[in-house]
Amino acid sequence: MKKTFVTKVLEILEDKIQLIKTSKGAIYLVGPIRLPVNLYGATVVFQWYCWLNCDEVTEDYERVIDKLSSVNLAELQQSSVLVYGDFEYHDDAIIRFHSICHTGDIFGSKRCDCGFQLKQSMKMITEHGTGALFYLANHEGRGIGLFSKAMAYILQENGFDTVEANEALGFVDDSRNYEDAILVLKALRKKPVTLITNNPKKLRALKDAGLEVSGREPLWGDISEYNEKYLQTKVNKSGHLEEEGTCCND
Ligand SMILES: Nc1nc2c(ncn2[C@@H]2O[C@H](COP(=O)(O)OP(=O)(O)OP(=O)(O)O)[C@@H](O)[C@H]2O)c(=O)[nH]1
Repeated sequence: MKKTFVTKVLEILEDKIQLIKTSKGAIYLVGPIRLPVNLYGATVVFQWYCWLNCDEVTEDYERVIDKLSSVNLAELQQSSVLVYGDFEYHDDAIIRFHSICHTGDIFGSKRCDCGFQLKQSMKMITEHGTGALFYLANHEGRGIGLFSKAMAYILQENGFDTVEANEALGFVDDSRNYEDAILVLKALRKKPVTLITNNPKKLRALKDAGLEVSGREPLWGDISEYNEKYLQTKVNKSGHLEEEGTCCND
């Protein structure tokens, strides 16, 4: 009886799991999963995929499923991607690599532009017709983690800028790594992509990984008294590309 149930679960799931080999082991990519999303009051249907990094490389997915309940995945972060339209085959697709921002994306904090960029990039992707939003959950605080970001915010309230605060806590300004997301992107699409970003380092990461990038779409907005200094520091110190009249021009 139990065996039959296990077989059924496996049968349902195994066609939805993809193994992607990495230099450290494997990524297990699960999806697509139909995800209706409320985007500015309209319901938009994305195809959602989530991935998990493991040391073990196996195509025995029963083993992978068996292990899930004994590892506390809720304590760790898993990244995911929202896909829209004919992402695999359409000639022209627009993507965003969005680094998690607990304060901006979830709470709507105005200290940064992250929440705005998240929603706006989803809108840009759906308006474009084909694209994907990669939500990179191991990137909090440009790679320092949420707890350290909280400390960095306190330093910023005491005169440090966003780069100085990271460095004062012993981090580099930006330690994000895009390798896993790039591997997932390659598994989902072989054709060129346009990247939504103001950050040339993201463009460089894609190009260095051999991806064809056909263009870049800038994304500035939601500028206010609360995030103006933060955005200006990105331009002045982190190399973000400022478009005429879009960021923090006086
Ligand atoms: N350490 C630190 N991280 C911050 C601060 N404000 C926002 N962040 C983080 O900065 C990252 C911003 O991510 P993105 O918006 O994807 O990246 P970006 O480098 O701004 O590039 P684009 O938005 O693509 O132009 C997120 O991980 C946020 O959590 C801050 O003051 N300090």
